[in-house]
Amino acid sequence: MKIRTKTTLIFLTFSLIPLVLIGAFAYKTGQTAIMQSLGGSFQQIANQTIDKVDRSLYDVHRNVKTWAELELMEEVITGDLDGRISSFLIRLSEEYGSFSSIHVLNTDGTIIASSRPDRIGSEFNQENLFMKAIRGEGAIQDVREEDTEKGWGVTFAFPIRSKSEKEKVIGVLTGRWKADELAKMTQVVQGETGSPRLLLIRGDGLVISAPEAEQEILFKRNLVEFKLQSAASAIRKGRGYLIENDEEGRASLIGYDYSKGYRDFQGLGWSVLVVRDLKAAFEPIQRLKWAIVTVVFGVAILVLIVSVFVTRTLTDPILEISQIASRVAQGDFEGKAKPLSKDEIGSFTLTFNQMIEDLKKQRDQLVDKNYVDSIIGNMINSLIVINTEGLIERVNKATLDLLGFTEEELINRKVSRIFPDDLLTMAMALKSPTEKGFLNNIETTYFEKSGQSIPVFFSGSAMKNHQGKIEGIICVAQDITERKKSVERLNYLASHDALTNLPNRTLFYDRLGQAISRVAWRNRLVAVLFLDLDRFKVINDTLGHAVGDLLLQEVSKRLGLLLRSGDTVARLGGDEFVIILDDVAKAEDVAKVCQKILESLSKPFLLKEHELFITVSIGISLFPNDGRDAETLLKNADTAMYKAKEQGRNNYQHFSPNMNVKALERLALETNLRHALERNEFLLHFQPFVSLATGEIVGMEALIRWRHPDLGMVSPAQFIPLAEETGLIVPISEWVLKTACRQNKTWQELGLRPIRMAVNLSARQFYEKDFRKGVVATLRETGLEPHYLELELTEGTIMKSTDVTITALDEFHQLGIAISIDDFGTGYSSLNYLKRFPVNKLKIDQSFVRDVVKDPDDAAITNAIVVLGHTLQLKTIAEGVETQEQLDFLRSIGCDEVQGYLFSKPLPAEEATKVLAEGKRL
Ligand SMILES: Nc1nc2c(ncn2[C@@H]2O[C@@H]3COP(=O)(O)O[C@H]4[C@@H](O)[C@H](n5cnc6c(=O)[nH]c(N)nc65)O[C@@H]4COP(=O)(O)O[C@H]3[C@H]2O)c(=O)[nH]1
Repeated sequence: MKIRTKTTLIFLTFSLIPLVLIGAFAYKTGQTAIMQSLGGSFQQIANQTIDKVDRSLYDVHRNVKTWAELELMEEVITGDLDGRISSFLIRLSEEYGSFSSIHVLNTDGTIIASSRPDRIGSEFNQENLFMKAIRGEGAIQDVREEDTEKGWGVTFAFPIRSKSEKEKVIGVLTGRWKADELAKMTQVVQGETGSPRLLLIRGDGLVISAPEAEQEILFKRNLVEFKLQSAASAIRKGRGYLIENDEEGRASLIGYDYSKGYRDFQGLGWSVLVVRDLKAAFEPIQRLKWAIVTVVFGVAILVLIVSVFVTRTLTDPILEISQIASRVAQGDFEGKAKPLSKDEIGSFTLTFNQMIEDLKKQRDQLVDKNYVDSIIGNMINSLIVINTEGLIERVNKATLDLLGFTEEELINRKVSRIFPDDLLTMAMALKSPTEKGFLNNIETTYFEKSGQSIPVFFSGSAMKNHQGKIEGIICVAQDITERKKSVERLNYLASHDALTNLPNRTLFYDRLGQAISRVAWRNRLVAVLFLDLDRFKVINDTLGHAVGDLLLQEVSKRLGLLLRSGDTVARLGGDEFVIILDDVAKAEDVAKVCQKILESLSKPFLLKEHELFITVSIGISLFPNDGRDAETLLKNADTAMYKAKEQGRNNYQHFSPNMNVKALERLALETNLRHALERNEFLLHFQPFVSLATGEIVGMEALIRWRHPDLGMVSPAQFIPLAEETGLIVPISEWVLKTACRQNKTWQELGLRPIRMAVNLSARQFYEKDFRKGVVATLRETGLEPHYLELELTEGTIMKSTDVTITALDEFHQLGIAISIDDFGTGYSSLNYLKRFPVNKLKIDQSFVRDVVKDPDDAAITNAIVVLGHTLQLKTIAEGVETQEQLDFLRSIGCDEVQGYLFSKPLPAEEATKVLAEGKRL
């Protein structure tokens, strides 16, 4: 239960209980007082009333007695007043009014005179009364009904005595007093007591007088019948008052008194009851009750208001403090209680606020400590705290991981286990107030447990307490082993070739510069050898880059083994290597090295499952003769290498100044080639090829020609490699394809017998993204049907990327375009692929055809290609057929087609047209 409710209840209880008790006591006392007062007053009314009745009855009794003692009554008896007495009695009864009859009886009991003449002569029927009176006593008959006397009444009887005969009873006088008179006597005395009912009760309990409203009960009902049992028995004992429930269950207050008589009148034993409905009687006390209830209720409300106010004043701060306390329990330290008063609660509030403030500070410190602990614990860097004596006070996990110690092995030990001497000196110097107090990112080393040193970046800082006194040194170290390795690796990569691990161009220049400076004043030579692998491109294209890379690595190894330690082998990129021969005495020495290189590299290379043979072309330049700086020496060695290539490869050439002229020519050629297309300097020649079965021309091969205004006719053998190198081959080839297709269509439109047009494709063109689309578009544009087009690809191109090749060839095949493999036999065809490729023709390279008659090897190869072609259901064509012998041989081995000067050289378009029109045959 809340304090507020509890306090309110206590207030209410302790203020209301006495109040209710006092109220109840007051009510009870009031009730008793009222009852006593009312009861007393009722009893008094009863007393007064019964006195009144007694006096009245006494008066009647005295009157009747007086009348009996009148002298004239003797005369009545004697008969002297016979006629007049009755009228006297009538007058009496009328005068007093309250008598229903007055009789004079003789000693026999016969009525001799009466106020009621009708009764004269009749017997008096109240014998007991008569007998008493005749015996000389005054007698009273209690109220009763007498038929002869017309209703209810009280009868008095007194003896009539003779005056002369010594009081001898000579008759009786009776007077009957009417019961109606009783009602007059029981009229209520109105007053403070309200209007109680007055009941006059005969000694046996019969009601003989009652209020007017209750007349019907008169002489009929008994107290017992009213269930006024208590009253019935009480009246026999005397006077008093009591409370009783009547027949209808109503409680009544009853005051009562009994008849005691008056003077010589003995009374009839009647009682008077003063009856009042208790509710009505207690009406004042009811008012008192409501007054008390109202007061109690009012006081209760007042107490409630006061108690609520008081408890609120007391409990509100407590409630607020309790709410803030529960928030504090949940970790919220932001609330503060308002001090509402300057009493004890106010000072308690202030103390409570102070307490929260303190708790918050402690919590924050705890959080900070945990935070710091968790940071230190999770730090990647090593953290060591040492005291001013150089003993280790604290280490984090990163330190233990880095150095391999356990915490126990370090705590309270000297930091010199970890720090080298110079670092220890520097670290301990931090505690000196004259120093700046920190060290930042110093590259140094730590010792690990095994004694091995680890490179680190070290930062140290003096640790001060609140008073600013230095208590220790915080040492943070970052392991830079990996970083150092990376830097070394980067430096290495910056100066080396990643594939072969040989020095790269940068390091080459560096070394060459050093070599030059070493020999500059000693009359010695430095040689630069520029090596280019012959036909490396073919190997790379044919067997893939992986094999190409392996070859380059193997070449590097072999070159490394050949050279002295002071010499340098570097790779400039691709298949280009350079060698610096340091400190050479004479040019011949260089030639010897070159010879060794040629020999070494001519030995077969076993790479994966391939056995490869390569040759190399070497260009040589010498310091100081061929250049005095690294760039010139390299350039000239390069030029000399080109010369070696021109010389048929697999040889070495010394640089000579006129070589530079050639190099310049090559550069000029490239520039011209770039403009050739737009200047319309290209044209096509067409060389027919014929079927050996029919002797008819079955197709023409389109061969490009470049007619340069100054250089004249430039051979494709000269500019096609250059065009491939520069990428110009793509637009040039597009032009060739379009021109060739258009020419073939023109021949068809001229009505010549349709033949196929063979077009050479370069590898680069074949792998162009939109090449296939381009071919289809060209056919559509020129209107040539696809089966009149034949594409010639070299063996290397086809084998280069077999997946791409199969897809492309399939597409061409489906379109109906024929595919022939050019220069077949010079490359590395895989029979497996050959079987899967949709190829139509193998073109036997002219190098085999040339000596086919003389050289049995060439004859065997040519024969093998024809057999292979037929096995794979491919056509075979021999190119470069110049002699009848060659032709005969080819026919003998079943070659399908031939092409060569024997039948026709490549012809300009008009001549080719003529040849076709003439229907030239073999
Ligand atoms: N000694 C001798 N030679 C003969 C004989 N019959 C033909 N030739 C020559 O042999 C070469 C055959 O062409 P290739 O092997 O495809 O070799 C071609 C081909 O690879 C390339 N080429 C020519 N035109 C094109 C072209 O339009 N596109 C591409 N990509 N390459 C072309 O240039 C190479 C050289 O072409 P050309 O100088 O026209 O030289 C042609 C041709 O004139 C003969 O009986 N004896």
